[in-house]
Amino acid sequence: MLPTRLCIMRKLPSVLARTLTSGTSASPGLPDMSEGQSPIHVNNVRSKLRDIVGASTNWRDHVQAMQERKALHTLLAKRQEDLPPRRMKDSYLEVILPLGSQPEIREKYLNVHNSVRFGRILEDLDSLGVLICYTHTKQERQQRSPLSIVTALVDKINLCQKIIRPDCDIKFTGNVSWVGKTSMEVRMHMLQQHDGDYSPVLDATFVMVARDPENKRPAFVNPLIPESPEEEEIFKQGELNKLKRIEFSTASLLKMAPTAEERNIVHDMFLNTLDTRTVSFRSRKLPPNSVWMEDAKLKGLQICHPEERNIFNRIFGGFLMRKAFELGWATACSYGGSRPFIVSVDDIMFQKPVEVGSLLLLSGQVCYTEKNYIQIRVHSEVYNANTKEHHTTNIFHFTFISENEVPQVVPKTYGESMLYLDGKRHFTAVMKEI
Ligand SMILES: CCCCCCCCCCCCCCCCCC(=O)SCCNC(=O)CCNC(=O)[C@H](O)C(C)(C)COP(=O)(O)OP(=O)(O)OC[C@H]1O[C@@H](n2cnc3c(N)ncnc32)[C@H](O)[C@@H]1OP(=O)(O)O
Repeated sequence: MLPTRLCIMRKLPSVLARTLTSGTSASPGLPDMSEGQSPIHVNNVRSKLRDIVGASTNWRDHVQAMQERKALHTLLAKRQEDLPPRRMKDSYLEVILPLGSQPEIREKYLNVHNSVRFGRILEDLDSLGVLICYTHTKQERQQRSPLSIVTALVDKINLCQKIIRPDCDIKFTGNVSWVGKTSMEVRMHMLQQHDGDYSPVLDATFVMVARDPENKRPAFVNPLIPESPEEEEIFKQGELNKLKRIEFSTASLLKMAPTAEERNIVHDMFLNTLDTRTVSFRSRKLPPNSVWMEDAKLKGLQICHPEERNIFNRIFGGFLMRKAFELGWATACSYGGSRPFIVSVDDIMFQKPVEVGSLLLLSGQVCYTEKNYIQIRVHSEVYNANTKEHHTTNIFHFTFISENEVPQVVPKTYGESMLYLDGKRHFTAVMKEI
């Protein structure tokens, strides 16, 4: 039996939990939109973004549009202190996805199980995160923003509903919660209406980075001033998140040997796969109810057409997430043999932009399993057919829960063992949060 709620509510600060369940404003201390502006329709988020940066609506005009953006260089601040500070409520936005009240928009969001496609939600979150950052950095007298704001990281998305209904209105809320010199942390919440009340579906934390008009160098963003003890706490958490990320990446298995405890896990698994009839390191035998890691993957290819570009004429981050999520879901589905449900997304790093026209190779791998849980890693890289070079652009981590208990995934090589341990680390971090 699956838990109906995989929720993080008990871990939320009480004030946030209160606002989330109240069905009104979702960010602590921030105004209810009903006091002032009305929520933005989801379809207007992207058009607003296009207007803010002056993006071309036709691919044939994209070079000229980029050329025009070059002139905005003069509007960039030389120092962060030259920019006026902002409050959390200055960037607070609410967006409505009216799946209930406007059934005509359901089709795009619908999956075959008659629930909402999570990949579409990832796209909406990405666009909203960027719009929130443009709201934070908005200068009254500037018609166009000189900043190119890109997604650097999806720190985490934790879900508390297993199923997102396709026939009830959805509300997204969010604001900038922490600011560095050129980077901004954005916290977003998604709620769905049931019987007149909004209840929480997920919480998301993204990090966006501001770049110059040509998206070549970092650019300063407005400082953020917390206004209450609650906001101080949120800001401090943003600072802690940054430190935690540095710590996690310093201890990466690509840089450091596994811990003693992890080495024991790997060795025990190795011993468990030795064939007891032959005294040899080479003859390996799959234990019962297990699958070799090399047999637990799926691959995909995406040609990156202009249609999938973002406002900076690179491939839209939300599209990359949707594609990676769907491959991850398919990998979990074929592995577990039943419908998997997403529990958490964490630590998606956007290492390099993906150019329009790229061949994008995606590789989904089951890297860790525990009871009904399947931890998936999707690696994406672009392949340059002329130079024959491969470059990693993203690594995605997804945690799924399956309807039934799944077989144990077993590494055979040292490289696979490191993937296994990395998956276990991600899984453990996710379980601590939910
Ligand atoms: C019909 C009409 C059509 C018209 C257009 C149609 C479009 C419609 C559809 C789309 C519409 C909506 C689009 C909205 C835009 C969405 C956004 C994207 O897609 S974006 C696409 C997807 N995204 C991409 O493509 C991005 C690809 N990645 C990159 O370009 C780079 O890795 C980078 C810029 C993110 C960082 O470059 P790097 O040289 O390493 O940077 P530096 O060392 O200089 O540090 C600068 C700051 O960044 C921080 N920081 C850095 N990394 C991280 C991290 N992992 N974690 C946290 N923080 C990080 C670092 O701490 C520092 O902060 P601070 O101390 O100053 O505060």
